[in-house]
Amino acid sequence: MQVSELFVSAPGKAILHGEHAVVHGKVALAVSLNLRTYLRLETSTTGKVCINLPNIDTFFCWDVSELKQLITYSHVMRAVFKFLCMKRSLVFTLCFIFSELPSLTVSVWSELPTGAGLGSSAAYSVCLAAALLSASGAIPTPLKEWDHTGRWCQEDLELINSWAFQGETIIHGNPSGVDNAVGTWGGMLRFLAGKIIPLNRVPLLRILLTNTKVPRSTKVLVARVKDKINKFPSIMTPVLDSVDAISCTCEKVLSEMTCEPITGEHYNILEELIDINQHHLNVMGVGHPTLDTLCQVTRTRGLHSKLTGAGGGGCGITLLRPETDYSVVQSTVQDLRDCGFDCWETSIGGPGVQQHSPLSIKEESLEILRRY
Ligand SMILES: Nc1ncnc2c1ncn2[C@@H]1O[C@H](COP(=O)(O)OP(=O)(O)O)[C@@H](O)[C@H]1O
Ligand SMILES: C[C@@](O)(CCOP(=O)(O)O)CC(=O)O
Ligand SMILES: [Mg+2]
Repeated sequence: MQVSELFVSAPGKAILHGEHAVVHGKVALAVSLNLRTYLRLETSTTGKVCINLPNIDTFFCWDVSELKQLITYSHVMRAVFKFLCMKRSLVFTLCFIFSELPSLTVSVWSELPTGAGLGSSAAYSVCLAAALLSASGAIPTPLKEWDHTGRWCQEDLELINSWAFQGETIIHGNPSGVDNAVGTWGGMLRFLAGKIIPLNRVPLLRILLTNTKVPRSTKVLVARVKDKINKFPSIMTPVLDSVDAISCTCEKVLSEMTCEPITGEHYNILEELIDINQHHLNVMGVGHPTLDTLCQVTRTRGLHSKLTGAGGGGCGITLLRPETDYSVVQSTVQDLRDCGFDCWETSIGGPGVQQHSPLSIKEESLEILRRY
């Protein structure tokens, strides 16, 4: 073990276009949010592995000796472990990263709503991968004495991303990898079949995020879409192809917006793409009446919305034009809050996974992370 106390964080994400289709080899465009998950890892001599997950009211403590039996079992039953619940994923990860089981405490605190489409599972997996790889010495800790945050080099990020993908596999069943890629690298990405292309030339987008607060599970929704594709392949394949074309068209428009004067027509196209994609997502069976309400309410204010992430409730995004007046945004937010939703204008493009000094973490988050 190389460290006694380590803090890392990773951002959540919003998918602009391509959710679900990306699981079936189509393009997705996704962007990091300025809402993050924080993880504190502390090595100890207690002979225990403790994990504290206050966001989901889950707290575990195991004797290392007890876990050692699980290790043998997990090596033999690797496949079985993939279907076990969250708490086992830590044990699973520990077994493969460390040659000898360490005694440690891991605490996680997130600004993201969990299970709402903003990639909380990926942010969690990225943090866990970065912290455990660093603590085991597999990758260095990048924080310099005089800095408040540190970032890993490309090679280390690739290792973090690949372990985070394993975490997502445990939580999701069949993830595309787009969420953990955004959590690892941050910024805006084009993702296609595991290939990650950072989009550096993109305009500043104003986005309203709405959480319908309807709980849902990505795993269930991804499985639902797969069943539909298997049942109606000739009907669903063109839908997935159309979503792919939407992502590609959106990428092209965003790139044009950085090299020519932005016009109303650019925004008209972005809005139409949002509307078409929302219809496609309904066809895939991942809509929800609350998401229909979101689209209707924003439409009466001249704004366009779609679900983001797995759908079935959770969050939606609304595109704001540069000229959208503050008063229109305020009234829309109020209308949506009156529907019982959480709603806020968000900034996008936060950095990927980072190591932190305690000084760079908000006091209240630090207090929660050190509470256990
Ligand atoms: N802060 C967290 N603490 C513990 N578990 C978390 C945390 N964030 C996410 N998770 C795990 O991820 C699951 C939600 O993942 P998912 O259904 O993919 O939704 P999303 O990734 O959109 O938030 C939770 O049920 C939990 O298992
Ligand atoms: C539906 C999907 O495209 C995104 C899921 O995102 P989230 O877990 O709902 O934040 C699944 C995936 O890409 O793995
Ligand atoms: Mg998820």
